Amino acid sequence: MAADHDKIARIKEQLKSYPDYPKKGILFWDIFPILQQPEYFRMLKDALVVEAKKISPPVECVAGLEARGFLFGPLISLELNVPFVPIRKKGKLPGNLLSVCYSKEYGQDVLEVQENAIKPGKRVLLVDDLLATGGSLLASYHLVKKAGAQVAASLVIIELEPLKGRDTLPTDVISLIKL
Ligand SMILES: O=P(O)(O)OC[C@H]1O[C@H](OP(=O)(O)OP(=O)(O)O)[C@H](O)[C@@H]1O
Ligand SMILES: Nc1ncnc2[nH]cnc12
Repeated sequence: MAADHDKIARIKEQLKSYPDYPKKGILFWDIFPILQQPEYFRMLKDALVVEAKKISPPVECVAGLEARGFLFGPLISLELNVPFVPIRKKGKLPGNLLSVCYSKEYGQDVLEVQENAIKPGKRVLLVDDLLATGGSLLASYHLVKKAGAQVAASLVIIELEPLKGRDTLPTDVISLIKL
């Protein structure tokens, strides 16, 4: 247990923060320094997979949020041996789509998923890099519900606790690093 906390603390030390990006007043947390160091990237992937495997009943599908949820969602889905489904910003996916509008920490957008990608009744794990206001994960929750499936949990690397995104979400939230 202590080893896990130790590893998370070491991963946390790799994050870099940028004041006033992308807008004045936002402190932006950059996860890419972790990915630039394979030792830490692997440690982080393993920590996410451990959390995903603890979820009971088991996860049957992983849905990753564009863009940074695409870095980890597919890795987790392979380890769980379940399908990966992308949730994308408006206008990026072909075919019939389900759509939801939402607000996030620094703007508004639309998220979409392909109509038949998430099978009705399945237990879906939502994956993203960071939870701020919760707008992106809440919109994704509604997409999963529109598909007739259920959200097993939301899994993020970083949770910005003062923004209380967790309180807006009707799902369990698992976060590795609380800032
Ligand atoms: O909890 P929220 O307030 O919704 O904010 C969190 C979201 O914001 C960031 O993505 P962003 O929409 O900036 O997109 P990007 O990953 O494409 O840069 C982040 O990766 C989350 O998806
Ligand atoms: N402060 C932040 N840093 C990085 N990504 C974010 N997405 C929303 N808020 C963010």
